Amino acid sequence: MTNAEMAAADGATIKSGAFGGIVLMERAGGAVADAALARFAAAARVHVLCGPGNNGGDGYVAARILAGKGLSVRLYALAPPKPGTDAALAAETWAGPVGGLDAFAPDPADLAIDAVFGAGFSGALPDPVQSALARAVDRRCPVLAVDLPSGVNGDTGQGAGAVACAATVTFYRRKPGHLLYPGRALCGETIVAEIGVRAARPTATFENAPDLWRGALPRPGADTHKYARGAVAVFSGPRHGTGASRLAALAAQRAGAGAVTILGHPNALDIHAAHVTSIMLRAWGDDPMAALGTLKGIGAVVLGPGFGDLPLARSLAAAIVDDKGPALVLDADGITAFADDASGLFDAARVRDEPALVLTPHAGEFARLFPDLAADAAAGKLAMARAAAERAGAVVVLKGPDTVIAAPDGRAAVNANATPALATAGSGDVLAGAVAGLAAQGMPAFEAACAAVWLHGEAGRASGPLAIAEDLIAALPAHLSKLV
Ligand SMILES: NC(=O)C1=CN([C@@H]2O[C@H](COP(=O)(O)OP(=O)(O)OC[C@H]3O[C@@H](n4cnc5c(N)ncnc54)[C@H](OP(=O)(O)O)[C@@H]3O)[C@@H](O)[C@H]2O)[C@@H](O)CC1
Ligand SMILES: [K+]
Repeated sequence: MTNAEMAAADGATIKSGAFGGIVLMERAGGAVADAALARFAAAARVHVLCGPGNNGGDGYVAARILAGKGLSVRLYALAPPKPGTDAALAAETWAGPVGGLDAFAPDPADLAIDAVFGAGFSGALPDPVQSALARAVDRRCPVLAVDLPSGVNGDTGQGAGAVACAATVTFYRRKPGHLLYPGRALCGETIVAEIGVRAARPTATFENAPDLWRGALPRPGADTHKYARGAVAVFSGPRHGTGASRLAALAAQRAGAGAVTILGHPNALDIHAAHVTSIMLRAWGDDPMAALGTLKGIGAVVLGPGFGDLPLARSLAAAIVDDKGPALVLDADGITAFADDASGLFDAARVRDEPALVLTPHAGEFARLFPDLAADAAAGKLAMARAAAERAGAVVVLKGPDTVIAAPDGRAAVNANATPALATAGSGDVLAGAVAGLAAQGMPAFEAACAAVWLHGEAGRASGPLAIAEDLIAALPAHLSKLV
């Protein structure tokens, strides 16, 4: 849930009359105290740093509970809470002294609870807060953050001046900032406490996990045949650039596609022929689009990995999207081909009721295709991918350690299972092939992209830190078959 969605859910819960805001705050502060006791019970002293809002309110509650359990607790406030707020009520229950942030002098054996800013924070971290948090880091005092590490924006994960925490206790649902970098790294272990909030309405933002798309995974009936199980076409690069398309084709197979064909210039196909067996090869002559037309029942096309010829990529992509036929996964050179002007492609893609174009840019490719969106870094990765998806009429997979998958209808998922092992040559080609393999089997583009990104992450985990792209392909089926 975004900050605003969370505030609406809090508001709806309070309005429902079940209990007041102070009860939610007592539960939130109680969950923070529980986490402190579970992880840092041996702390010599607990320093609680409170801000003026409700995040600070949670801090006053946690301080009172921990002091009641016999811990040595000191409390420091940036500013007193505004009168009449739940935080002011919570502050009244704290009987001990309140120091200023400058009095905070932690030791390595202590624990600091950061209750300065949470969901209501935006902008830049004030200096006194930044220097107090930096002191905790300098003095090697672990920090337990309430809701978010102060300075981290809950919607974007951006957090200039925020410090890395040992753990973060958040409430009801994670926020995008818990999953998007640098926020994800700054949170440490994220603990989600159920405090009795009720959702106001369904949200459009998800953590990418099987629950989101498992129901849409292909489950072939007993009477199926190879073309009904998904036919994929992959455009090959030139003779000395065939590897990327081969990886994509193999990944499409391993994602379950029943019939995969590589299309290429005859001298490139000679190279492929020495490598692949169950993948079909189709030579193109003067007209690659005509060669595609001769293939039976193609459900998805991969264009771009190792492709090389940008003008040809441009005309092929435009023709495929215009054709209202198969889904098109546009990656690598297929994206770069549209760096100067993608408006025609997007206009054609938007005509479809269901998105059939999937773009899989990394940050650099994204900036080539959507320079204005990339320039507005403060908007954050989620907002960028959403705006791009809407503009392009495409599912946008904005790749990185926190890949965001966005659909033109506003849905977006943040992926959280990637490992550094995925940062290896050919990894993106595998992902593009897996998306196409699933889409060709009839999975809607958004679900296919989400599933492929997640499976790719699992494959990376299973293959260990030294994985190469071929390992990822080999690891795909085990994770996919567990879910169907
Ligand atoms: N709602 C509920 O029922 C529940 C909410 N819960 C808790 O409430 C938290 C959200 O509380 P919140 O909305 O009060 O926001 P919070 O993070 O305390 O910050 C607001 C304060 O920060 C200030 N401020 C902001 N930016 C600033 C800047 N750059 N530089 C300086 N100041 C800045 C801002 O000032 P203002 O903009 O008003 O001038 C305001 O004073 C949430 O994270 C969770 O912990 C739980 O108890 C469960 C029940
Ligand atoms: K905080």
